[in-house]
Amino acid sequence: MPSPRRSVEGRPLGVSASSSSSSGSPGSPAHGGGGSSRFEFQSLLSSRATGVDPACARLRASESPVHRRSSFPLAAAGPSQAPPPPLPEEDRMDLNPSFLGIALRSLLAIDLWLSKKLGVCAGESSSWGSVRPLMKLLEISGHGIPWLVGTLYCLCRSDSWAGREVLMNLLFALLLDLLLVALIKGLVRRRRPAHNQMDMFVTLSVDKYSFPSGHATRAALMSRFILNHLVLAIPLRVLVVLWAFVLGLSRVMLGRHNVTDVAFGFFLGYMQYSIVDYCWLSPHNAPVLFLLWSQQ
Ligand SMILES: CC(C)=CCC/C(C)=C/COP(=O)(O)O
Repeated sequence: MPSPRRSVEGRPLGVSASSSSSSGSPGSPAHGGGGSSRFEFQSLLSSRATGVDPACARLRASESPVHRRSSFPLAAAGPSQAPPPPLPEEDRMDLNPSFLGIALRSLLAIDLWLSKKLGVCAGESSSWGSVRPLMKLLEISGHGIPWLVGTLYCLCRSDSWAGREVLMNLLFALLLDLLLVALIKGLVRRRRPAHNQMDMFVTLSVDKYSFPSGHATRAALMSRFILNHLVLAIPLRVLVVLWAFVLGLSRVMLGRHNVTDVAFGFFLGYMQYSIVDYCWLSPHNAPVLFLLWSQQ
């Protein structure tokens, strides 16, 4: 007989508790595995009838929402009144999915469904496969390398202190973005969508992960930076915003990302600009940096 703890931890409680019942095999969809309170009630009764270890039944009952309200006579009449040992958090979530848990799972399901639907350029044979080369061009426009190389080049050519200051901060923004995105990708480790073809231009090792989209963070960060530091005519300002939006959308259309990767990427990029603006480097607060650069 499996130990009570193992039988509870090893799989969703509803499945383990009813393995002695006759309605379907353990783990079958018929068992649900969802751990509803009605199911718990039945499983406790059947454990009594079939002589399942009472300690095991107590453990299950202790997790029942009915038992927690102290109104379940069978659980109260167990051989020992000692409080059962606490169960791992993940089991409790299985039995009592919180509103937040349900909302998150629903959001995730919608995200996956929508991302798959929007991934119309994911392959050459996809419905919008002919637009794929254009999307890949957009991809390069938001890649880190052209932005870094361009900024360094302009920094070398700049002959004014004001220009150097803006470019130095642009460089700081790009590096901060690379660092934060790599850090979050490495922590979250969300796989790219299954329909993605990994044929991207120069990637880092963390780029096998998709959350958040580095292109989306860069799009939001760069467009905010440009709009705040370059004097541009209105049509050009609209174009910058449009570029950022289409770049984000193209990530999902190419099948590189799910919608939430891009949405969070936009949010993160927006916030990154606020950090850059807050820590704005100038000859006053970072004289060493500017002196070093002027000696190049
Ligand atoms: C190699 C350098 C300097 C940057 C990598 C840029 C890159 C490939 C980011 C991944 O973007 P997504 O997360 O949007 O796919």
